[in-house]
Formats: sequence, structure tokens, C-alpha cells
Amino acid sequence: MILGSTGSIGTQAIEVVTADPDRFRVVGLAAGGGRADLLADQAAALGVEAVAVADPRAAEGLSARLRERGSAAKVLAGAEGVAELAAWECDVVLNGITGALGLESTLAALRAGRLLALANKESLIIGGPLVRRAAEPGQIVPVDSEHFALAQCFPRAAPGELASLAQGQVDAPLDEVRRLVITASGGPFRARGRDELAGVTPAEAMNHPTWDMGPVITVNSATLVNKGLEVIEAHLLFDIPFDRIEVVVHPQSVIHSMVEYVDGSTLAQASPPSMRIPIAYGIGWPERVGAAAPPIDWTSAHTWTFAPLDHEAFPAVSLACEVGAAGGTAPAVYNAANEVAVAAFLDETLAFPAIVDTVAQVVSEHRAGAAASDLSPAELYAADDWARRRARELIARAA
Ligand SMILES: NC(=O)C1=CN([C@@H]2O[C@H](COP(=O)(O)OP(=O)(O)OC[C@H]3O[C@@H](n4cnc5c(N)ncnc54)[C@H](OP(=O)(O)O)[C@@H]3O)[C@@H](O)[C@H]2O)C=CC1
Ligand SMILES: CC(=O)[C@@H](O)[C@H](O)COP(=O)(O)O
Ligand SMILES: [Mn+2]
Repeated sequence: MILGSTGSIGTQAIEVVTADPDRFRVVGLAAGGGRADLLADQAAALGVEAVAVADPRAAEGLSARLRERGSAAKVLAGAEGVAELAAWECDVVLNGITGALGLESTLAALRAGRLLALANKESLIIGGPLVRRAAEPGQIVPVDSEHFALAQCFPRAAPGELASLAQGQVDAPLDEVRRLVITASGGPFRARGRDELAGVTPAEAMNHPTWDMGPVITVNSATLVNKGLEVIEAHLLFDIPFDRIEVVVHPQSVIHSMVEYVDGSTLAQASPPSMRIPIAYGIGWPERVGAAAPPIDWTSAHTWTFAPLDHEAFPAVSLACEVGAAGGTAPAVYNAANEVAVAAFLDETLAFPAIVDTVAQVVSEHRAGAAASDLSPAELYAADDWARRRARELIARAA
């Protein structure tokens, strides 16, 4: 099952799947509805059983397009239709939807007992306590490149030991882990100071140095909010406290993250910056898929560099650690305010540094609700909704 099939993750997943037809068969596809021709082409080519579109207005046109292409796929519409597809009978659900809207699908897939290959980090971050309650240990296979790397360097739970949401692969006791080290490319504005970020344009922010991704995550990489979200994601997936998670700038994006052990050893995962490898890992788990992408070329000279993050120019990571440690609805507020601010930046109604300033302001005004263990979906969605409204007010006032 591929959710978000028309996006960057979804289209690469289809490439991985079609390259290995003996291993994979896609039973369903979901998307927002904005690229109905592409979705219909994909559905017809893959011969899927069902297609879901989040925008109900797109459903009728999609049915006609499917008929034109000779596809008899069932069409499901609206957020409920996408969630129904997420729970469809299959071996693995790849969640490649973008943003907080992916939460319903994450929960539906987990509650239906599906293995979840998770690219949609926002669903874990905003719904952390709900996802933790819905998931069995090891039911999530991380597709986000850093967490895909961490999983391969992290200890596998021993029998009787409490396993984390994501399964590690190294034979070692959990208490031998000293810290997680998450790499960041630094984005297109790496090495700039805060005063050099004031006038940057959406086109410049969209020009990521190493990855070709959808618009929201690309802007999040430029502000380092993506890294902030990934620190919270790592905490939730591997149960490591925030003071033992480090971010290091690695502009080449070849080392995708590392686990440091108590004896001073560090295990790192390396591969070229291609999401086809983490996607193949997620959907092929526990087997490795052959030739998902070309490996590192060891016959040519190249250099990997590492540097500390400039937290003054890029405060998004420190802020994420604070909201992550606060827990409850705080991470949802951080994410929701950011989604609104990124949309405003892309519409050219908000300056680049004001994205994280807006997030910080909304977070500072947020009143924490119930403790994480008691958090209800209604409280979570209310906090998300409040943060979006508050961010819009602040942005409108600043315009
Ligand atoms: N791209 C990458 O390399 C990486 C992405 N990720 C994460 O993966 C997720 C997807 O990112 P990316 O592929 O770049 O994003 P894109 O914007 O390229 O694609 C998003 C996809 O989600 C679909 N979609 C949007 N809203 C809904 C909805 N309500 N229900 C169902 N589908 C919906 C879109 O459909 P439509 O075409 O109709 O709009 C599209 O297929 C994000 O959470 C991102 O952070 C993580 C690591 C790397
Ligand atoms: C490919 C992937 O996993 C992205 O999340 C990537 O990490 C973005 O790069 P940054 O390191 O610039 O955030
Ligand atoms: Mn990532």
C-alpha cells in the first residue's frame, strides 16, 4: 500500500516496486487529489484494487480517468477514504503523505496490525502518545533516512527487554548506547549567520544541496525545522532522552546518522543520498532489496566533513528539543505553527527567519494540556487547530 503515491516518496517507491515485480505487488494508492492524471496512470499501470483521494471533489474525475485507462479500481474519497485504505489488507503500508494530515493513516495502519514503513514523520511527532499506544514494538520501520540509518546501528531488543517502536539491528545491550548522532546537510543556507537569512527567497530555499524532495520538507531542511522534527522522531522511535541526541552538520549527506556506544565506538550507516534505499528498506523489511540504488563509488576520491550546528542562526533544533521534552501537545503545536508559516513563506507573505520566530512565539503561548499518557485525540486536534489559528493571526499582524 502506497500513501502519497504522487509525491517525491511515493513516485520513488513505485520505481523501487516496479524494478522488482517478483517481490512486490501494490494493492492500493492514496494521494491528495491534486495530480489526478498521474494517480490514475499509476493505478492503471500497477493494477491496484483501490485508490483513495483526500479531496472528495477529485473523486468523480478520478473515477472517469480510471475507466478511460481500463482500471476497475474502487475509488475511496475524503480523509475517511484515505484512512480506510491505510487499513486495507496488505503486508506493509508506506506512509508518504506530507504533513499532519498523515496521522489518521498512521493510526489506521497500526490499529489494523499492518507493518508501517514510515516516511511521514509529522504523524509520529504530532501524535506521539497516540501512536505509541496504537503501535506494537517493532511495528514501525523508519523510512526517514536518519532513522533508517539509526535502526541499522541501534541494538536489537533482547528477549524480555522492552523493544522500541522501531527495531534495531545490532546485537548489543541497550545500556551500551551512549548517544544518537543525527546528521544534517545544513540545507542551502549552511554557514550563513542569522543576519544573512533575512532576504532569502522561496526559490533559494527550495534549492536543497543534496536531496530532491517535496516543498514542505525542503523548506524545513533550510530552516533546520526538519532536523528538529527528526530529533523528536528519534526520541519517539528509540526511547533515547533528548540530552543524549546530538545533531551534527554533514553537508555531503552520505552518513545518514550514527549510534555512539559507551566504549567510544561509533556505528554509522553510509549510502549515497538516494531515498530509494531507505524506501526499499522500509517496504522490503526484513529482507534487503537488490540494487535499490547505486552504492558509494569507492574508486573515486571524496571527502566527508562534519561540523557543529550553529544554534544561534538556526534555533529550530533547540526549540524542538524543548517541545519534545515537554511532550503532550507541545510537539503538535510546533509542527502545526510551522506548517502554516512554511505555507506563508512559500506564498511570499512571510520572511524566512520569521518562520521559526512564528513557531517559537506560538509555542511560548501554548498551555500544556493533559499528560502524554492521558492525551486524547480531541485534545491533540484542538491544540493543532489552535496553533494554526494563532500562527495565522501572528502572520497577518506582521504583514
Ligand atoms: N521526499 C523525501 O525525500 C523525504 C520525505 N520525507 C517525508 O515523507 C513525507 C512525504 O514527503 P514528500 O514525498 O517529499 O512530499 P510531496 O509533497 O512530494 O508528496 C506528498 C504526497 O502526499 C499526498 N497528500 C497530500 N495530502 C494528502 C492527504 N490528505 N491524504 C493523502 N495523501 C495526501 C500528495 O498528493 P497530491 O499529489 O494529490 O498533492 C502527495 O502524493 C513527508 O512527511 C516528508 O517529511 C522524509 C524523508 C525524505
Ligand atoms: C532525505 C531525508 O531523510 C530528509 O529528511 C533529509 O534528511 C533532509 O536533509 P537535511 O539534513 O537538510 O534536513
Ligand atoms: Mn530525514
